[in-house]
Amino acid sequence: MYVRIVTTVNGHAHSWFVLFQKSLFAQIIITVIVTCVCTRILSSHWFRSVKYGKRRNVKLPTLPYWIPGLKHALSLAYNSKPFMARSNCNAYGDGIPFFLDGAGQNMLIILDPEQIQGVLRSSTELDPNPFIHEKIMGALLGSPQEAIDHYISDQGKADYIQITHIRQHTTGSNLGVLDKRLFETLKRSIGQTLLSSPETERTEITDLYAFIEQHVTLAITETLLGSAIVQSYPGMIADLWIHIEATEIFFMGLPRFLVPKAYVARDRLLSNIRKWSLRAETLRNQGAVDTQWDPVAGSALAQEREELYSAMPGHDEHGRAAQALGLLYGGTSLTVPITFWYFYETLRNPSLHERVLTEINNHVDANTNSYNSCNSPHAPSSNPCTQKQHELTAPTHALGEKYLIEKGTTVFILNRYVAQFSHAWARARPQALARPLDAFWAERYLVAGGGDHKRERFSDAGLAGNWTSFGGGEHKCPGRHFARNIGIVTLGVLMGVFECEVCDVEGARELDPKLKERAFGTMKPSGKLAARIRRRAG
Ligand code: HEM
Repeated sequence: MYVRIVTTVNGHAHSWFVLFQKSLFAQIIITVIVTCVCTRILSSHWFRSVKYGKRRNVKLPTLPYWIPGLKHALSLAYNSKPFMARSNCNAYGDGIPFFLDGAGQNMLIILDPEQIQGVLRSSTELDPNPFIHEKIMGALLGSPQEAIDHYISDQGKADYIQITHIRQHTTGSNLGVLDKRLFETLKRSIGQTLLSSPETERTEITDLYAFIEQHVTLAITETLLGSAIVQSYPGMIADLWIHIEATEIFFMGLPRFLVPKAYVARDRLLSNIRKWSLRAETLRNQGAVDTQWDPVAGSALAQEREELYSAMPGHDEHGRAAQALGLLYGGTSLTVPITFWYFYETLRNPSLHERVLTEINNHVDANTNSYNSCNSPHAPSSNPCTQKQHELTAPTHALGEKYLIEKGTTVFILNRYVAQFSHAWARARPQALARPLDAFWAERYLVAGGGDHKRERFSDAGLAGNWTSFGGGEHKCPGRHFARNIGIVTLGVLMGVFECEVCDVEGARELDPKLKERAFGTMKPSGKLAARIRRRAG
């Protein structure tokens, strides 16, 4: 019996060996498997030896990988957000910085708020401009090389000019003009979807996130670039979101054949924006535009921005289109999901809902049936509860005591993980931990106010490194006031003009996204969130 078994085993082994010898295919498969397993073992060993080693000034480790050469490229191309979260931040995200390598394109991920503070403080040594020019202008927005070269040779002046210009147009009375246009557009666009329903009858919304994404993105796009481009290019909003969701894929420089959908969507966006830019230029030259807001040429911000870029070297319609896409990307990519959560969290918290509704009703202008300017010191936006946190991706060049970073390294700060390092929050602002960091709590950022009335006020003092949503330094988000008002205007429309309710508030909690399943990218409910909406009576 024993002999027979051995013979059988030997027989199998022999026939496998013969098959291996004869079949080239089998040889290739086995070689590939052996190579991948060895690569994984060696890369894991190197990762751990750096992580647990006592040596200082060591090079940062690359996360273990299976495929030599390509390293993390395939995982990033096909599964980047869960891959980053599952394999990287959750498994290795204990504060150790690490490299991801997509076929030679490296990105360094840092998670520790103390290291982040160091990065944000050293803006001269850790220059964000190379990243902005090469990765954002070039890789993400598809700017022509001549435009990038101009930014580089201009040594920060072009950056300064465009940031200052956006800031001018998104503060003070200019911001009021944008708010008003946004309010009207949102009201019209949501109103159109309810046309078939009788007045005050509820309309079913099958997916509240998609509903808000569509209407708010459209309203921001029309407010910034005018209504004509959206009408002539109906797929614009969908293409914009394909492009936004592929952000890290563009940053990694993955080739077109690996991610054709993202490149095709960006091609369509750029080609339509180029047509828009040329058409608007012709009208401007003829003096045939409304300079405050024009259906074809868009907002004063967009019109002046086009003029400003036309005078800059490297900015023909190709260069300008990439810049306009940048404005649109900046204006929507974070604002829209944050606005959704801002609204949704208010909707499902009865006491907050009531307080916000009271604020909104206190600011109705009975004559125009709209709301007083968000810039009014008494307007809803000055209510400290209407401030909220979100997400950052930032660039730098160096870091830390133990690790040595070579010049030219691109550093990424994954705001979502950074914001969850509770021990760092405990040091900076212990009272902010009265509720868990992954729970929405409108009052988290409130501190005791000064003055006679002692009204509580919003403050992010001492939170640098923990709460980095609008970035910092000279590149700090220039559109942040507009961003805040987009949230407030949306609340004003969805709660003041219309009345919206989630069909099953408790059941809907099942759809809350698992924060740890996606390292970055848009945070959405994990399924369709059914809701109802109707116009408010009177
Ligand atoms: C809640 C929404 C928003 C968030 C969380 C946000 C966040 C950020 C962050 C983190 C940066 C990088 C800052 C840095 O490098 O230090 C940034 C840059 C920028 N943001 Fe925003 N932003 C928002 C809305 C907006 C809006 C509505 C606009 C458009 C009007 C806008 C326009 C820009 C632009 C143009 C830049 C690039 C500035 C530069 O050239 O360096 N953002 N934003």
